[in-house]
Amino acid sequence: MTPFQHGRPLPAAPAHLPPAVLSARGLVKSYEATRALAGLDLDIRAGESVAVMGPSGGGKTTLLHCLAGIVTPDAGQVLLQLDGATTDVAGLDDRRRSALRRSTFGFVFQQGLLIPELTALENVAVALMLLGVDRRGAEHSAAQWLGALGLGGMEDRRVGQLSGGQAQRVAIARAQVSGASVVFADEPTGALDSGTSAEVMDILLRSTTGTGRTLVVVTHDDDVARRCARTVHLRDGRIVRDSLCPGTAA
Ligand SMILES: Nc1ncnc2c1ncn2[C@@H]1O[C@H](COP(=O)(O)OP(=O)(O)OP(=O)(O)O)[C@@H](O)[C@H]1O
Repeated sequence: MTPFQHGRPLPAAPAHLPPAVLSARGLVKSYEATRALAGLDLDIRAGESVAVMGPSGGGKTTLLHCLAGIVTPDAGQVLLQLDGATTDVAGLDDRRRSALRRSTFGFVFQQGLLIPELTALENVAVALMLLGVDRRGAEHSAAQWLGALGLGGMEDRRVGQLSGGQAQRVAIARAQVSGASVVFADEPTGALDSGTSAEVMDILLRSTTGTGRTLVVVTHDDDVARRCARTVHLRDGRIVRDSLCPGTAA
């Protein structure tokens, strides 16, 4: 039985949640002598789930970080189409880029990077409080998300009192509580056993593409990639294969 069957329905995507389209154009990024991205083009459609695969060192995380405005490419553009406006993420100054990251993008990493001193509820609520939502409102929304992801009753647990899969669900809730249009996940199941990994992927997909959001997930796991609608393979900083996975929902 999936946690969703225990959980409450997902909070509806806010009516204003606009579909986002991300386009990378000619992305180049080097770290000293290492060329991580070598002129990469990629279009990601709104509501799509895209797995980014390929050998170690192929540039997957660098691509994710460039798309998300965490890393600035040496050349090229990352165009975000949102609300009828097109923004070059790579061209924004630091302040605007971090505002965009907080409001529009959500992040899930291999280890959830949750704050150990805070409870599950506080870890999720903090994402909204950073956007200026008052504590009460933030905790209300956080509780809704935790309930929807099958964590009702665990709101007051600290991170150390959660299993790996539960902690990843908290991270998934935190990534989306502020209404992210695009969720970036880097090896979100990398630290989990295969059963828990399947559950976490189920939750990640249903809470993102299932509600109109876009998901970009870096993974080495074929099972994770198979669950996504599309897989791009990177090697030496370029896309060497781009394929749709038949039979999957975007
Ligand atoms: N901060 C950094 N400083 C120096 N080199 C870096 C840095 N980040 C990445 N690199 C190098 O850039 C290349 C691409 O790294 P990246 O992490 O994007 O690859 P990856 O495909 O995600 O690899 P993995 O699957 O091992 O996580 C690698 O050769 C890596 O060593």
